[in-house]
Amino acid sequence: MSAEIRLEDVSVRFQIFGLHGRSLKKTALNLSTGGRIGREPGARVHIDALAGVNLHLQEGDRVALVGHNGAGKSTLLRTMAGIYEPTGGRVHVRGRVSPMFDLMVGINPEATGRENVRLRGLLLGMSAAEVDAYAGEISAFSGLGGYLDLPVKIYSSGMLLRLMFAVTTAISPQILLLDEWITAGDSAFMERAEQRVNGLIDRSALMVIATHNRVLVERLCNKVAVLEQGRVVEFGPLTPLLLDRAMAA
Ligand SMILES: Nc1ncnc2c1ncn2[C@@H]1O[C@H](COP(=O)(O)OP(=O)(O)OP(=O)(O)O)[C@@H](O)[C@H]1O
Repeated sequence: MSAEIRLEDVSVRFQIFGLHGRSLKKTALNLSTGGRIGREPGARVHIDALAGVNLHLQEGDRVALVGHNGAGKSTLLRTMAGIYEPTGGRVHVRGRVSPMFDLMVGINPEATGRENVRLRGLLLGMSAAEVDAYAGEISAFSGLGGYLDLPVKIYSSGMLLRLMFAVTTAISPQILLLDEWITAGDSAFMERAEQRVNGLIDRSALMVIATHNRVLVERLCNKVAVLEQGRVVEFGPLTPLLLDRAMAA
């Protein structure tokens, strides 16, 4: 089964609650970056984070989502992952989606490192047998030793990040959705982490990454989608010219 993502006229509108006062509303309505902010007469203020996105991604595509802060990159990733339900249009996905963001969501602080690894593995679509098969390797990569049998509430934030990174990158994804977090972290860890992310991308059939980093786009991607105020304004194979335009936009 080949991997595919098709978005047809997809819109995501957030209703804004608690924006009281005339001047605040007026300010919001006049912002020129981010999703378009609007209001129906007599109704609440809303933000169109995505507005009529059409995009067809296929097996072999390594797509960079680029655009200003607030252009809609994260919203698009979350919509592809099924985390957000579009308020308009249709999303068709063929293949198992592995979203690699919100690493820290869903952690059980009372459970041990090992138990959290198992939980996250299952959440990412691994079978119980797969989790068991990878458990040793994940533990070794995390470098946490005896801590793995202690509740994660006593971990430092760096320790927890390592553990979640280790399990999240152990899978063999069909459709891999990445946020720029993969470039965060301390440098010694990132060197080892980078190899692991490269392996993960190589094993995937289709990859989408939201990023502001030109070097990353050149290294990892073969296509670019440029977002502006919730719309895809350009999409095509990566060329120096397209990348120049995308980064200047
Ligand atoms: N949960 C939410 N509720 C209300 N508005 C939201 C929500 N999430 C995003 N938005 C708005 O939707 C628009 C798109 O946001 P999104 O996070 O997708 O942008 P982005 O391109 O990923 O930005 P960045 O590069 O800064 O991460 C922005 O105007 C943002 O304010």
